[in-house]
Amino acid sequence: MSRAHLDEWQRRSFDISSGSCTPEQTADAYRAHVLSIQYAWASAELSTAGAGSLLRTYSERYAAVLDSDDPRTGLNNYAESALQLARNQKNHSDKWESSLTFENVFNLPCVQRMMQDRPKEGALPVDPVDVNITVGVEICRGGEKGSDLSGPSCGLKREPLAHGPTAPPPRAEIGRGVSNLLGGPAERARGLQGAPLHMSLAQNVPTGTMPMFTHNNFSSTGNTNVSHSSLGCTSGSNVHNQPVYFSSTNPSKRKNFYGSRAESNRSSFPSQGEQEPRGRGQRREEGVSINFRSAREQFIVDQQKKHSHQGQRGSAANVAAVTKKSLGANRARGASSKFISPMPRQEEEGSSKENAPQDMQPVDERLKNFEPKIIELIMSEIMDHGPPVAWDDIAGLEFAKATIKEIVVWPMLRPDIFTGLRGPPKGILLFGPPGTGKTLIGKCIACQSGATFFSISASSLTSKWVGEGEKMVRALFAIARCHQPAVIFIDEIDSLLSQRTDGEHDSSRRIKTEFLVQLDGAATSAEDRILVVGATNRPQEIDEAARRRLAKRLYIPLPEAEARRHIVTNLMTREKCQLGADEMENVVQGTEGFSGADMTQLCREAALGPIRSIHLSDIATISADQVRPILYNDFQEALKTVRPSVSSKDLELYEEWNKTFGCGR
Ligand SMILES: Nc1ncnc2c1ncn2[C@@H]1O[C@H](COP(=O)(O)OP(=O)(O)OP(=O)(O)O)[C@@H](O)[C@H]1O
Ligand SMILES: [Mg+2]
Repeated sequence: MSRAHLDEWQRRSFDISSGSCTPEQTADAYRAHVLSIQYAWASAELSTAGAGSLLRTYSERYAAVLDSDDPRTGLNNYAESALQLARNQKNHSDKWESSLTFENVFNLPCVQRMMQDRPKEGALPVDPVDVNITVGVEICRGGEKGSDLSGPSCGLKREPLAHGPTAPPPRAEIGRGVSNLLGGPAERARGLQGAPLHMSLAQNVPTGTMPMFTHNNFSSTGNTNVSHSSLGCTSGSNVHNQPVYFSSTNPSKRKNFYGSRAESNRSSFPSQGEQEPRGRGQRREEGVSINFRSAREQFIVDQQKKHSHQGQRGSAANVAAVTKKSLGANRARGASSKFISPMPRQEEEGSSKENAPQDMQPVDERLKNFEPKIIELIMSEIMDHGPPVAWDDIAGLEFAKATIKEIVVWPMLRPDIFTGLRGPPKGILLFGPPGTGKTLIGKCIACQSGATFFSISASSLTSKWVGEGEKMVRALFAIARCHQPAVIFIDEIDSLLSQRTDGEHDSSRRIKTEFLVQLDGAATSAEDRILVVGATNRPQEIDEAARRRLAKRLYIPLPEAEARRHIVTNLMTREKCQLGADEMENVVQGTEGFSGADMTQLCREAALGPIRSIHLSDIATISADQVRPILYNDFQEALKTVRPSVSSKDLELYEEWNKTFGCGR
């Protein structure tokens, strides 16, 4: 080995032999030894034979430290858990025998009581809860101890004791089976004594109606891990209808059990409802036996009481249903089973529904097919609640304003005149350069038309859920129909109704198609007063089908000189401004090619002039009255920074499109 490794080896060996190492350190040192050996062998510093021999030696020493249960020298890594396991296993030993025999079973107080009760009609043989058997304590000498039948499969005999009590079988079976067995001295004398319990049961009780042994009614001090499968009893029936623990994994047997139990409920339990009051819960109340009752038992008892009025149906079904329900198991499972919504059922939510606010319920029969959440979304988000805008706030655009009034306002005033050919178009398209007041017109329609106004954008109709977008469109038009007269304003309509291409996403294509269908009025009648107003500054991108449906295409151009003056005057009336007529004229002439939005921006910039002229040290203290008015000079300064946003080239495109498709003069 290399020198460095040898030094390490020596150091570790010294540590180990010094006796000062803890078991952990010793184990680590040995493991490092093993690694060093492997490393040396891999580096051809050790022969295979030498490495093998060393590995064996140090692996053994390492393992010895790990496995030793001496706390001074070993880690006892595995021994503890192994011993634990071994300890738990002891009840599985073949030598273990139950101290409970048939003799001492009959000596049990509960069995005695049951035997005394037996002559009484309808009495239950035994209340399982009242049985209190202590396993592992010799009650009296076991008659069948060592019996060959209780050999390795003695769980058959022990199972009822270890896992719990006998929940009494149906009375029909009791008569032939357990009660006879336990209650009749003759039967006992006939050689049942000493015979394993399961043997007798098997002889007397028909298959599928074996009494079921459940574990929750016995107290057991022994740790009996005997599996249910060793019981040999694959199904059971339970007068108390407690939850049944199946010992069989065979589904067909379970099925048989269900079948037989259902059958026995119908045929063998005509008076089960009468028996019920004598059941466990009742007895407890009488104070006959107060034992520990688990929460589950208490629940079942409570449910039995609750459903006692349904005695005719038999509490078996009730409790089974209740128990299953509490576990969520009353639903049919599997791919083919019907999905049951976790929402409360109609009858359960009846009272809360009465208290529900009126607006949560569909207001119109026509909306009943739409989900309330979509309706709510459209009502709350799409309906516009912006600040009021008057027609006069819109500068210029006289032709567009007149046309809109003609289409929107008058037909609403005189719907009787605007019928037939005079009927208003179903769609208007406002197109033009950006910032010319298209959206402003939309807001004005919202305020002035008196119609219900819906303002939507493409984003409000897109959804991650497939089909949700179309549903929204349908719902939108349906709601609009319910709130006539209605205006649906679609700002930036090009993003929603752009030309359909092959590469586009399927969902947006479907939304578009749905929109076109709705726009066409296929779903609306001629009398419906729904107007769709679209606004765009990219009219050339609009789908030709949509273009046709938006029959009135109005060009919203850049404001002319008069309109620009109007905008400046309008905005300056709210400010302290000293602008002479000539100065105003200069401003108007100097803003050729400005859009309405540019004009607004210019005014804002000019309005900052007086503030900028204030000395920085005074800005915190100066009063509003002391701020000087806006002057022509401020406009001149502002004109240096504010530029028109629409290029003349773009303008030509709009003019061209207007000539081709526009409806203006
Ligand atoms: N004709 C106008 N009269 C008064 N103000 C206007 C006018 N046009 C534009 N404005 C002003 O410009 C602002 C922007 O206008 P608006 O949003 O209506 O433009 P737009 O045509 O919708 O632009 P875009 O095509 O970019 O959406 C308005 O808030 C308003 O202050
Ligand atoms: Mg706009």
